Amino acid sequence: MLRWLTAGESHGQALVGVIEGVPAGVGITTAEVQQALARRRLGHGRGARMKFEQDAVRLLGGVRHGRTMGGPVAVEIGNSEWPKWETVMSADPVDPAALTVDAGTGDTRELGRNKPLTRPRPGHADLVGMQKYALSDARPVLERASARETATRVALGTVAAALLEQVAGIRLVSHVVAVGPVGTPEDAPLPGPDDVPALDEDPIRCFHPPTSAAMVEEIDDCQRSGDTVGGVVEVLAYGVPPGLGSHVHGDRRLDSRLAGAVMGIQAVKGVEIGDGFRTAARRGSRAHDEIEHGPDGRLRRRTNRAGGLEGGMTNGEVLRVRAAFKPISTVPRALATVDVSSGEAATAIHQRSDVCAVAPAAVVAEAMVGLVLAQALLEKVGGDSVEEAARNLRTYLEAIPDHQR
Ligand SMILES: Cc1cc2nc3c(=O)[nH]c(=O)nc-3n(C[C@H](O)[C@H](O)[C@H](O)COP(=O)(O)O)c2cc1C
Ligand SMILES: C=C(O[C@@H]1CC(C(=O)O)=C[C@@H](OP(=O)(O)O)[C@H]1O)C(=O)O
Repeated sequence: MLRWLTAGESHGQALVGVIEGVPAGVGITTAEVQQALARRRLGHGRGARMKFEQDAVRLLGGVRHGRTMGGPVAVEIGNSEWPKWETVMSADPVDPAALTVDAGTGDTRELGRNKPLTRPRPGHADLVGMQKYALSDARPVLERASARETATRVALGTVAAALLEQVAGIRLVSHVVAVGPVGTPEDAPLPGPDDVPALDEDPIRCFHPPTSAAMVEEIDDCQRSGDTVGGVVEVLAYGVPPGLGSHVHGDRRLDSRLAGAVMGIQAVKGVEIGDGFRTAARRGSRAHDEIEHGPDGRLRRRTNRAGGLEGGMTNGEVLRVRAAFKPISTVPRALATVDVSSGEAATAIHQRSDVCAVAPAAVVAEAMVGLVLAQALLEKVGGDSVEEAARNLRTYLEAIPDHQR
């Protein structure tokens, strides 16, 4: 079974990801991973850290001469800011005196790196993490809870996306459909599989420009008023064969697996498949996708309200998954909290933060959908090499009787 894990802290030396169960022969390069990570850094409203920190990618194992070898693929993403954090994040015990010394970076004291963090930030894992893990400092909690970790998911998602395309011709694309209250109209055209924003384009600006302008204004307005904003993203998968996932058990339904994986992204508070919550407001006659013969004589759905999933299985239509992201928790107009070391009322620490991270969140959601789809594809077709998996897929599809196609 395709499985994956990540490790590492937001201000640690590096993040590491491992994906296992990848067939041999998937073409993947460091440059492609780097490109996906560059997409995750884009978007109007990202904070200062995105401007100065680099993602330093190394494929540590599982890939030789640009092809996977069948073993686990390991990726390292070095944090270029590590030298500034080395003492604070040292794996080995340090002399407490060293922690009070300003390392000469100027901003060390200002960032509060050396002091225990005792003012838990509302909307973060800080307070409950301290309670659960018996900590008097929120640092160990926030280091792992941080969405910095999503860089690793995007790196692993690049391997999944390459596998999907090379085995089955599946293409993924994601876009921002709402920033706060500003949403693209229901009838706005969906981006096609080639509509991946270039690295010099702001992803918020390039889909449905009339709405994007209002989205940018909403972000600017939040920034001016010391506030933050969330939004909704959509992931589309083109070319998905029918029959990935299963109806037989709740935990094998592809919709439940996709929802779990996407909900597992920091700040996601809702997931929709297809028209999702909007379907609940419709009558049945306007909620489902009627089946007909298309001009090529093949079966097709008249509409795709279900978002490509029926009975927990892909049905051959475009897969559509949406995720709602809450506003960034670290609000510059500082939120009230309590200093748990003194019991005094306090305000939550804020040094720097994203105002809006919906554009990178779309790239992260795309990675999670890719990982789950790749897992389901391999479950359906098996195969230890790209050729074998592709051959198995062809055999399966060719065996579907003509009158069911
Ligand atoms: C791409 C991305 C970037 C994020 N950047 C920030 C940020 O700069 N500041 C912040 O407070 N939260 C940020 N978050 C959200 C927090 O990580 C998240 O809200 C927090 O860990 C608590 O988890 P929860 O919202 O899932 O409950 C970001 C989330 C994502 C997906
Ligand atoms: C570093 C990334 O995102 C970070 C996610 C994040 C959080 O609390 O989730 C908080 C910010 O980091 P810091 O607190 O160090 O300013 C973001 O910059 C990244 O996406 O690569």
